[in-house]
Amino acid sequence: MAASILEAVKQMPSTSTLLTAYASFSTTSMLFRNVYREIVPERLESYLVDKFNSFFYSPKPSPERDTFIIDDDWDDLDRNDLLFAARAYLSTKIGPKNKRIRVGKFPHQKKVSIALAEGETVLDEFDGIEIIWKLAPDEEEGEDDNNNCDGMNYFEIHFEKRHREKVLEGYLGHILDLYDKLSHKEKSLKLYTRPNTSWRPMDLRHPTTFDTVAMDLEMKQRIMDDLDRFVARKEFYKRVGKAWKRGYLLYGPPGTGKSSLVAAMANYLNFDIYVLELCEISSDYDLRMALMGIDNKSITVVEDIDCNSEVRSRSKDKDNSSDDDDDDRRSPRFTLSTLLNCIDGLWSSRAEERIVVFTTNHKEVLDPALLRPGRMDMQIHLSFCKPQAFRTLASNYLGVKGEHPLYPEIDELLEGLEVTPAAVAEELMRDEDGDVVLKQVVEFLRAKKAEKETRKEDNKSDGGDGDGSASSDVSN
Ligand SMILES: Nc1ncnc2c1ncn2[C@@H]1O[C@H](COP(=O)(O)OP(=O)(O)OP(=O)(O)O)[C@@H](O)[C@H]1O
Repeated sequence: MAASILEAVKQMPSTSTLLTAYASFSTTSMLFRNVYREIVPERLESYLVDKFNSFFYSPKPSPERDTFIIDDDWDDLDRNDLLFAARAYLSTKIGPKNKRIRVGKFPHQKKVSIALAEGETVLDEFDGIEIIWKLAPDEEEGEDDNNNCDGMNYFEIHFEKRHREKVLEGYLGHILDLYDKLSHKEKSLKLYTRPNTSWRPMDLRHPTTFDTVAMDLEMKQRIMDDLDRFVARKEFYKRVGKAWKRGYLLYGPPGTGKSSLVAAMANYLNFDIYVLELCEISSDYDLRMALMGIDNKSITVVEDIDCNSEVRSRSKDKDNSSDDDDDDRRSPRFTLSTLLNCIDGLWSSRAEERIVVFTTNHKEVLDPALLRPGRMDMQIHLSFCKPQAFRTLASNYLGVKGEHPLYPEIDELLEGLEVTPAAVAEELMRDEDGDVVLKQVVEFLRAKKAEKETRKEDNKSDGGDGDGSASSDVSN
């Protein structure tokens, strides 16, 4: 064993041999380094190092991105549903990263609502696609009162270009579907007015229903049946190639319930109401824009049509166009034929479930063209308060059901008078005790009867024919 160790030690190189080998290796490597520096300049070296690094380590180049813009600027005719859907959708996506958030509490809501504030971004994911949303401020806001999207912002969506189809078809469709479901679930009826060139909604909380509207019961039933038939006839309208719309004329003195009936119809069908103020319409073009901005499943109300001289008679159309002074420029500039043609024509291709209601206190002054079937499918007369209507009002206001000992006298008085439901409703609100109020109603009606008789006498002595029953005093 000792001998083998001695043998191994003998075979190891000596220290001087090792030092000589090291000296020769360092000299050679210095020589190589100098030659390398001569051949490869420093800039070339750093270029090669960069290339090497980027090949093995650097991230892939960032992919090309596309941007969709959702705004309300590019079509004057209709509102952009996607804008509303995006707003609702993003309010559910706001997270801790969003530092600026809009908050608000609106009358129809129980809780505080939140919405994205200008400049904020939201990161979303759909089917493995990363989508970045940004709410951008509307630069034109406030500059132009007539701007349709005044007060509106617009959204930008950024995503990888290769996903464009999926975002367009799948993602945006998904957002619209969600919005549709949400709005059906939470639908509160809206009343639209048009203070400038765009429709503005507010919540419609008119309590009148067909149960509470006071009118002839048979007529009430006919209207409900007509509405039911109308909404159920989609296929019929399609088959015969007619616009799915229906026109109603409500006529009668002020305070007989024309507006109340419109509210009852809206509540019955769950349709929004659009109030078209003809005096606010400045031209044919403006009228077209207004009508095209009305959504399906809606009731368009043109109130007091007799007060709008421009639509009262076709024969006046020409006269109006010749009076071109400054004042005239401020009054409605469209003609009756435009109004009728717009409703008939414009809606025929795109309208579904549209109801148009004209109201008037003076049916007799309306142009017959407006009244023909097809334009006014149903004419409804709202009249003075008669016994049947009185029972509905007494039940609404006092909770009096069935008969009451004072009803025979009240019935008799009402039959001989022209008192509006509005005037009766005023009386019914004077107290909560039914018996007390009904006694007061009897007094009120007796006074009206006495007034009427006095007027009759006066007329007789003045040489009149004695019929003063329809005076405004009596009807209001
Ligand atoms: N037929 C009715 N049924 C129930 N309430 C009625 C009726 N008519 C009038 N009223 C009461 O009178 C108020 C005024 O009625 P409404 O505005 O509906 O009448 P109108 O015929 O539209 O009047 P105007 O022609 O002046 O617009 C209503 O808010 C309601 O309280």
